[in-house]
Amino acid sequence: MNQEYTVDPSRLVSPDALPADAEEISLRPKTLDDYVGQEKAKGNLRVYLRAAQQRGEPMDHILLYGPPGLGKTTLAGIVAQEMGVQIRITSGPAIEKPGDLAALLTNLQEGDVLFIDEIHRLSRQVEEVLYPALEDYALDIMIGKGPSAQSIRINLPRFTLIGATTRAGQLTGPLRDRFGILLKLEPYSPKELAQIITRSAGILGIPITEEGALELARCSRGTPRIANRLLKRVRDFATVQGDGTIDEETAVEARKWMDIDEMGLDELDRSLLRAIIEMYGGGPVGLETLAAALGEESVTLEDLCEPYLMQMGMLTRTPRGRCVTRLAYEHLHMAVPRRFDEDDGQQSMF
Ligand SMILES: Nc1ncnc2c1ncn2[C@@H]1O[C@H](COP(=O)(O)OP(=O)(O)OP(=O)(O)O)[C@@H](O)[C@H]1O
Ligand SMILES: [Mg+2]
Repeated sequence: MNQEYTVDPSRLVSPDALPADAEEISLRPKTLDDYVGQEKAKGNLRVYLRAAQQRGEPMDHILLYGPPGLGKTTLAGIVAQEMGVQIRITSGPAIEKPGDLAALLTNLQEGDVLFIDEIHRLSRQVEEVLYPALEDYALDIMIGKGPSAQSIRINLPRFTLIGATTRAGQLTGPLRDRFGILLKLEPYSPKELAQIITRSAGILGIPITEEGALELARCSRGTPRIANRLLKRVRDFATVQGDGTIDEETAVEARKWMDIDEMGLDELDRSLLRAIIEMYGGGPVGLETLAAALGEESVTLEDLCEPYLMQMGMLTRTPRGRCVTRLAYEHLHMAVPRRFDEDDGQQSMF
């Protein structure tokens, strides 16, 4: 049996961009004031932006890191907009050869922003071309081969590199060191997500109540991309089932219809927790064993389910495998084993 794609590729609660998210471009805030939340990153950016503008210089290079769907691409666009410069968008895997990067760099105008998404996926050779570009705004190009080969230096316009990555740990040290500004994006609170949902609803012309927005916000996994996606799905539901307005009741009904619970877990998340509880006594169980039991790829569970379950405190990773916490039992309305009482809800030491 071919099990390459057992997970629905359009999984609603996936933080990654799906084809159906094409509309999200129109929902992207264009200014820092419209960008909800991330107060720390925004506060820092405001200072750096003003300083660069006062000096009449381009911004220092910026590294944005954090889980998918939190607004890295959006923020890069805002920096360019606030600096009044153009943005060129590319990604690590798209830059295959050093020549590809050279072409991009030589086509920039003074002050422009070059945005490289998934920057941890740049190849070694490409990275080496990037170093002098970042430090000295220069390209070193080798001409000819053998003993007559010589290196010539081409000056580049001063530009700002904005790199984005979901895996800051995979970035090489030398590359990370060349960013003057490191900004970490954090999951959003339900209140912030409700604000994002209300703003998006306004743009899309969807009537929504405050309670309706908050209900959707609570099951959006801290992620604006998921919030916007749920909003659009629930709009369809509200149109067909009600008068088109998303109030709390419609939101709850729609979420149940989509098989998403009040904390944003879907059937896959719940079956993972249930399997650990019912088949392995709450854990520890190795990831591979668990994946085989569920008929899923282990990377699927690791990338799509575990981060959020751990963030919610329902799952822990131990050297011996995955364990569920007391909260997981409670959330699934399952009897909490005695051992959780002894140490007052702490995961016991195995
Ligand atoms: N702070 C925010 N305020 C309002 N909307 C936001 C915010 N952050 C993100 N969004 C919305 O969420 C959607 C996804 O954002 P974006 O594409 O910037 O995420 P990303 O971090 O680049 O994701 P990926 O890692 O998948 O590239 C956008 O459509 C945007 O409208
Ligand atoms: Mg992005």
